Amino acid sequence: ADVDGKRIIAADQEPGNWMTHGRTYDEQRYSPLEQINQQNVDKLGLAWSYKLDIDRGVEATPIVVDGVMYTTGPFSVVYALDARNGKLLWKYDPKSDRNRAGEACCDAVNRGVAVWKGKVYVGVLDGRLEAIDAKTGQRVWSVDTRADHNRSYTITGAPRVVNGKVVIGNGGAEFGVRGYVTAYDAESGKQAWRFYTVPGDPKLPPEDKAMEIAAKTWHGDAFAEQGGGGTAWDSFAFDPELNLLYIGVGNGSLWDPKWRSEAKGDNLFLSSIVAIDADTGEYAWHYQTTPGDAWDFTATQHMILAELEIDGKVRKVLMQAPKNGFFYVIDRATGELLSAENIVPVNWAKGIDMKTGRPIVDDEAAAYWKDGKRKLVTPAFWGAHDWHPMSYNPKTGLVYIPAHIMSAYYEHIPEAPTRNPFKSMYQLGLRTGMMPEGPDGLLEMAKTWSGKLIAWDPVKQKAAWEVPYITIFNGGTLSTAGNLVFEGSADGRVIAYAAEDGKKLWEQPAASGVMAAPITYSVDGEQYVTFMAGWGGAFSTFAGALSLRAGVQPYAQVLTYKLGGTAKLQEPAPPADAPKPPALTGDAATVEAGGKLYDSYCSQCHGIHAVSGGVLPDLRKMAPEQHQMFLGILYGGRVPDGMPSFAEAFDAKQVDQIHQYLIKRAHDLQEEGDAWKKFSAN
Ligand SMILES: O=C(O)c1cc(C(=O)O)c2c(n1)C(=O)C(=O)c1cc(C(=O)O)[nH]c1-2
Ligand SMILES: [Ca+2]
Repeated sequence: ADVDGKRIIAADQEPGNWMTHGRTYDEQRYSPLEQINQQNVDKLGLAWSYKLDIDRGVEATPIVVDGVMYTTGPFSVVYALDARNGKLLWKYDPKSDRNRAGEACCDAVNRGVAVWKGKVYVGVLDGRLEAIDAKTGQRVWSVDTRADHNRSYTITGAPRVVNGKVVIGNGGAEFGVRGYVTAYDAESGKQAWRFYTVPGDPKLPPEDKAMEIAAKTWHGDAFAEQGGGGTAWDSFAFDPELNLLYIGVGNGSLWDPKWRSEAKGDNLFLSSIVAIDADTGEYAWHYQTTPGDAWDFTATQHMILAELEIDGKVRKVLMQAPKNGFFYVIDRATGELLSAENIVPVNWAKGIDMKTGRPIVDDEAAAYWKDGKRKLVTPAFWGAHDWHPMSYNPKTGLVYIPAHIMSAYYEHIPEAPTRNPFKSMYQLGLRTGMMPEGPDGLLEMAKTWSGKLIAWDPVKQKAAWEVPYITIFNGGTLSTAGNLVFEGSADGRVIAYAAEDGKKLWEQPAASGVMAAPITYSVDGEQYVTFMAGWGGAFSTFAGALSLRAGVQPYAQVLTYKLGGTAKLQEPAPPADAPKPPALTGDAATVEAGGKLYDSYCSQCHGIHAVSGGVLPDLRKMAPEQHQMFLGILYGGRVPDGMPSFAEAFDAKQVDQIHQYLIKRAHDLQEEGDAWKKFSAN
C-alpha cells in the first residue's frame, strides 16, 4: 500500500490499481482498462464474493493497490481482502460508539478508506479519524475530529490524502452542527488546518478571511444556537497543478431559513463548492449553487474535474450535479460559472441567471416560509442526485449520473423552534408534514418517485441517453475504456451499458440493492469489476415505505466479477411473516399522540408511518416478547444495533402512546395485508 501523491497523479501508468476514492484526484471514476469490453462483457461472471458482517447500507468505493482490496462495511469496519479471490487478510473494527449511531442521519454507512504510504485511513461513524497499518490491520493513530461533543457530529465520507495530509469532513446538519473540513498529517495525525464552512457565534470575531466573507451573509443570531450547518460529509476533488482542494458543502441547520437566518442572506458557504489551498486551508473562491438553502439542497455531491472544449476553448472545469437538480460546469481556476442546466424537471427555480450565476427561485412553488403554505417541491431532500458517484468517460464526453425524480412537502412552523437536547433526533425546524398524510398518501407519493441513469453531455447541456429505474437510490457509476458504464440498481441488479447509447449489454442479480459505485482493477493480467452490494442508507431507513418498491433486503457483500467467472451468488433467507399483534387497548387520542412522537423520534430509522424499508426492524412486526419488553427496549436501547436509550426523551406515558400507535399499525397490517409488498415491482 505504498501509495503517494506521485503515484496517484501518474495513476494512468498503473491502470490495474484503484489508488484513491475516485481512482484519480480528478475523481472521474474512469478506468483505462479494456480487457472487459463491449464485445465480451456478456461473458462476465461472479469470480468471488465476500460476505460483510452487518446487513445495513453499503456505500464504499474499494481501494485496490498491488493485489489487495481495502474496503468498508456498515459501522466503519475495514476489510483487507486478496483482490484475486476475496480471501480475508485482516479486518479492523474501530468499534464505533453504538450509543451515538442515532446521531447519524442516514444509517451507519461508510463510503470507504484512503491509502497512503503503508497506512489505511478510515473515518469512523462516531467522529474519529483513524490510521491503520496496511500490512497488519493494527491501529497506528486515532484522532477525534469533533469540534463540539454536545453536537451530533458523525463521519460517513471517505478521507482523501493530498500533499501528505488526510482530509475529512463531518455529517450532522440534520441535527444542528457547524460544518468544517480538517486536514491531519498522514504520518502523525497532528492537525494541520481546519476550514469552517459557516460562521460561528456572531458575537465573536470571524476566524479567518473566509468567515469574514460568510458572516456578512447571515442574519440574527439563531444560527449560533442551531449550528448553521454546511457539513462537508462527502465529496472532495484535488487539482495538484493549481494546488486547490475542492470541498462540496452541505445544507443549513435549521432547514427553514426563517428560523436559521431571519429568511435573509445567502448564508455562505451553504450548498456551495469552495476551493481552498490544499496546504494551508486558505479560501480561494466559491460558487454557491443554492443561496439561502431551504430544502436540504446540499452541494456535497460528487465533483469531477476534466478538460472540456467550450466555445472553441479548452477549459479546466469542475462539474457537479448537486441535489437541486441542475448540472453545473465551473472554471476550476476561478470559480466562474460556465453553464448550468436542469437534468430533471424542477419546480423550485425557473432556471439559472447566467449573468449573476444565481437561480431564479419560484417563490410560489417553493418558498414555504414566506406564505406559510405547505409546498410540494421538486426535487426534494434526496435531490435530483445524492451522494451516489457519477463517472466521466473522456472518449464519449458524457457524465453518467444516477439521478432521482422525487418531490416532497415542506411546511413552515409558525413558532420559533427551540433546540431539543436529545441528540439522536432530526432538528430541521419545519414540520414532518414533509410527508403526505397517512400510509395511503405515502403510496400515492411513492408512485411519483423514480430513478434514472442519465448520460449527460456537459458541453451540449442535455442528455445523450437515459435508462429508467423503478425507484431512487440506484448505484454510483463506473466508466471504462472498454466503453462500458457499470451500475448497480436499487432493485438488486448489476448492469453494464454501452457508453455511447445506453444499450444494456450485461445484467446479473445482486441479492440486495446496490447503491455504491463499482470499481475495476487488474491483478496478474486479469481484469475484475467489483460491486459493493447492500441496501440501506437514507432512503430505506427514513422513507422505508417508499423504498419497498425496490423489493430488496439488506444483504451486504462484496461481489467481484471476471470474464468466465462461475462462483455462486449467496442470497439472504426470505423475511419471516409478521406475528399476530396483541390487542389494542389505547383510545384514538393515545394512538394519535403516539403517532406524533413516533414521527419525530423514531421514523428516521424505522420508517415513516411505521413502515420499515427492511434495514432496521419493522415495528409493526414485533414478536410477543418484544411487546412485553417494550418499555425496557426503549429505555435500555439496543446498543449493539445502534439504538440509543430513549429514557431522556420519553416518560412512561409517552412510551405507552408510542406502543399503542405501533399496535394499531400492526393491526392495520394484519387487516390490509402488506400493501407495500404488493406495490413492489419484483
Ligand atoms: O447534512 C448532513 O450532514 C448530511 C449527512 C449525510 C451523511 O453523512 O450520510 C447525509 C445527508 N446529510 C443528506 O442530506 C443525505 O441526503 C444523505 C444520504 C445519505 C446516505 O448515506 O444515504 N447520507 C446523507
Ligand atoms: Ca443533509
